Amino acid sequence: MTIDIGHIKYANCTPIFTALASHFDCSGYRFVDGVPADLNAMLRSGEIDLSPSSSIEYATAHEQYCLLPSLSISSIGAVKSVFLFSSVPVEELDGCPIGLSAESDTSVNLLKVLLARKYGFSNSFERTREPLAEALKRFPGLLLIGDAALKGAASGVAAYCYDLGQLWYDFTGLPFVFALWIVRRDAATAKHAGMTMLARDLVAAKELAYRSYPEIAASCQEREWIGESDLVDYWNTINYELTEAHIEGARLFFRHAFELGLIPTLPQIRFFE
Ligand SMILES: C=C(O[C@@H]1C=C(C(=O)O)C=C[C@H]1O)C(=O)O
Repeated sequence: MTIDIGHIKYANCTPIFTALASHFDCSGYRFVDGVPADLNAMLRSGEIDLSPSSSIEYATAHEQYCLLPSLSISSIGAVKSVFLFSSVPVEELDGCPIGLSAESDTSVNLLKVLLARKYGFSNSFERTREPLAEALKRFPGLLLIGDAALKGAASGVAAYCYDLGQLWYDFTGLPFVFALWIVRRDAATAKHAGMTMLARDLVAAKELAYRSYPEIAASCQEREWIGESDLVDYWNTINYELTEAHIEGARLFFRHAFELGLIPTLPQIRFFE
């Protein structure tokens, strides 16, 4: 039985997917490329069985999902690929319209939590697909994630860049979990043996990836626009673990999101077993 796996087409997912494909039997998998917001929708509708997906997607529809243990896309401090770009200092953004990446679900809610709770601001928000320079003509602040955020930070187009992983850490002292490996419960039951093997292989792939960042960087496509040493530096900055501290950070984010009316209920954290 084929397992349909979402694949976020960002540099942050390259190490684990490369290690999985090069060391483990993937003949039973179909990989579906997409940006997080699209993969979240495919996961919700059952088009795919599991995916590294926005942590807020888990919280929003947790009755349908469980989580693979020991895996996430997180930060403990800076993340380097989730930025609020702005034309003015963040302290001057109260009341301003803020542009939001159409690709993200977690980070848009993280920004809402930070602006409301860390700064005490009241903002309006609008999704946009405009590139950074154009968007900043309409919005004094713009959130980008993934490769677009890495490129935006390197471009120097924005007067100010705020790393949301760092803002969260300064606010809470906790890790921030951007993505979790979310499994549909119906697929976990129907494809249990394959899912058990995949859960084990992904953790092993993560450990293998940690030991081979320079080799993975030397042969991946992203090196053409970011460069090998910056890629290795990025992968060493992002955190792929899921410890008790990560879960505490995720629970705190979900609590803020719930209190602000961004998610309907407070989710239970339930793992695949
Ligand atoms: C750190 C990142 O984490 C991501 C952010 C996500 C979101 O905001 O919904 C979802 C998946 C991750 O790819 C990033 O993309 O830069």
